[in-house]
Amino acid sequence: MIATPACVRLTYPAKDYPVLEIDHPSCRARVALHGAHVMEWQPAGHEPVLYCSPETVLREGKAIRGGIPICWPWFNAHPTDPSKPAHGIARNRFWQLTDSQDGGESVELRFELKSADATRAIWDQEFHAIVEVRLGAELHVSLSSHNPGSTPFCMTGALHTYLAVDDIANVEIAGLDGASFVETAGGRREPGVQAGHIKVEGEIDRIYASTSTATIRDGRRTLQIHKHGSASTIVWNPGPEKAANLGDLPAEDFRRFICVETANAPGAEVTIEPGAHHVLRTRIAVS
Ligand SMILES: O=P(O)(O)OC[C@H]1O[C@@H](O)[C@H](O)[C@@H](O)[C@@H]1O
Repeated sequence: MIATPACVRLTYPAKDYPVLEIDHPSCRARVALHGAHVMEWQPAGHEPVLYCSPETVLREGKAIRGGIPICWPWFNAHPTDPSKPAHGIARNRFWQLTDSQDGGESVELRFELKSADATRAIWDQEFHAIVEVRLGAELHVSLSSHNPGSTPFCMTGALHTYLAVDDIANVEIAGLDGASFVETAGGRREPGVQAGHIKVEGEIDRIYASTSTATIRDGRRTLQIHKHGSASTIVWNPGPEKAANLGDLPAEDFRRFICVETANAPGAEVTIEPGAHHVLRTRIAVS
């Protein structure tokens, strides 16, 4: 492990499971090396912005329930092989911490994951993925996907952001008015066009075609999700029945979060030519 500044402390909340705890004037946060996963982020003067389940399992191979899972190189089910892990290979393995800086106004972390025999067994591509996280008054997360191989690869993915809300019943999401979507909750595939704000009434699992900023209000604060390199926005909440079956989420906690994901979903695949790369980035601001 590389040396870290004084504001970044290495902890082990579970055996062989390192998590960085950040205690900085601008924010407090927790970031796991497993999945290069921002678990918690609380800018100074605010309540925690991300939801992380108190029942999440911290174990190699199991995705953390909450924070910002990096879903890559495919979003949700694998396009042709349902036996492959949902949401790809990035969130289920340890990444390497390759840089860590106290930038004064924020803390910067860099994680890398490269193709190896274990990844080729699931996804037979050469790749070099880099996650850069900047934690301060705002949160920036970027995923750069590089192709060091000799054949192009095609990918989807998401920065699957679990936003903490006071009560899902009071949530309104703005910024997607007029965007077309496909509602996929309960295995459906219903197309629609958003009219006005989104209100969440039960399970919702929509893929919006959108490059716009989304604004989330819950009556106590406003969160903005700005994005770059992303043609899809996913809006997901499991609702009461699915939440009760998830196993790593308290049954009532579906009320405590809404996922608004900076994504490129199926239908908005990105092809990376040899030697090229793509950047997917989100910036979260609170007011
Ligand atoms: O339980 P998982 O694998 O973390 O996935 C959670 C959800 O993630 C969302 O991004 C998908 O749109 C949902 O379909 C999926 O159920």
